[in-house]
Amino acid sequence: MTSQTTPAPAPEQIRRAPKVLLHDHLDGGLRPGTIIDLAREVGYEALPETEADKLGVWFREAADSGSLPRYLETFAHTCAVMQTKEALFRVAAECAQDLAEDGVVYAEIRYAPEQHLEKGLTLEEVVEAVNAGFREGERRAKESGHRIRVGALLTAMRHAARALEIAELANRYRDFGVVGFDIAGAEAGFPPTRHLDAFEYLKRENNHFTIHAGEAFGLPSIWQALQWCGADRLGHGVRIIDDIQIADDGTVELGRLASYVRDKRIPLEMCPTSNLQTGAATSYAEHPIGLLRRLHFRATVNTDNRLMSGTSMSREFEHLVGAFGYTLDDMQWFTVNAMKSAFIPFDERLAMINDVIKPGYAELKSEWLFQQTASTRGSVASAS
Ligand SMILES: O=c1[nH]cnc2c1ncn2[C@@H]1O[C@H](CO)[C@@H](O)[C@H]1O
Ligand SMILES: [Zn+2]
Repeated sequence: MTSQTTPAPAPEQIRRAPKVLLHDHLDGGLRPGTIIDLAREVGYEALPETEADKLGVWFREAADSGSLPRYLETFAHTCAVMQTKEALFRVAAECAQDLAEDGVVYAEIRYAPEQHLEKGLTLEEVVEAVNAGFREGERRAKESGHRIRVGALLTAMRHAARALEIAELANRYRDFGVVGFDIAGAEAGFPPTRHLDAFEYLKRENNHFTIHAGEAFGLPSIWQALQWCGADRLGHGVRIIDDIQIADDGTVELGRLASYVRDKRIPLEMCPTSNLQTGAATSYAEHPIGLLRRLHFRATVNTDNRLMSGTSMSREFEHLVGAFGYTLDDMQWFTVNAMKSAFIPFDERLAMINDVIKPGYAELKSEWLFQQTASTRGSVASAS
């Protein structure tokens, strides 16, 4: 294709483009103003700032530590205000609304139910409040002219010991708003094999799961997640580049694990801004997503934590467009990759690709044809 048919998309086109989000934490995406409201309602007094703008900046800066464990400390404040049904409902509804307004048409949002029990909620009450919030957010989005579908992923914390219980919970709610399972939290020192019983259970149930791996720890973590635990997708997975050698003449050689990941089309849930903050990557331009896209890995673009990273799906794409010169075709490629990798049934994924994503990009890609340019605007006389 010529560059004329696929010019660099403008920020406003990026926002309108249909996007698919597979890796976003519910407790990492609250509106700062909502945190302040909820803190007031529940009497939480430990917030570092009491003005929304300043609180947003505080989260971004505190998360900019270069270390995953320190990045994760900021979640104490968001989890603290997400301990009632009402709070969970509100946060989930706003999450769906915010994503829809940003042009996200399908999202899988994760959270750890075990982190929302401090005020006496049961695990089931947590899941049901969040699900109800997502349905409300979908409804509000529709009212304002957007379409979004949201599924939940239930996360177990890798330093804790409740993975099997949470996996069973995910399985119980699998036809009721929950589409899969995940483990998250500090990676170094907490290998995914600690939770083998949970993964084996889910496999026996024919259920789906992703594992945060290859973010703060390297290839052994990815290898375990895939070959011992049987993960369907990798959360981040950026360190897979440690198994890719590039010679001086540009020849690329994949090691056994990187080959496996590419050959088996293992989806990589990549989150560029989050990786810069935790030190998993050094700059957008050097982010492994550039190489992995060139090598046709099943790479996807994600936000991880919109609050801590001050980001959105559109902003992640803007950064990538700036760093790699991506076009709408590249955006479509990432989006179709993500939709193919979602945990909902195949026929629904296919319909989203064919009936929502491709027509959405076709519409955007055709816009240049109708731009008023000097050559089509006026008569020869008026141009002189
Ligand atoms: O990038 C990440 N890597 C590992 N764990 C994370 C990341 N982002 C958030 N969480 C953890 O997942 C929990 C449930 O949503 C959050 O509370 C946070 O501790
Ligand atoms: Zn994450």
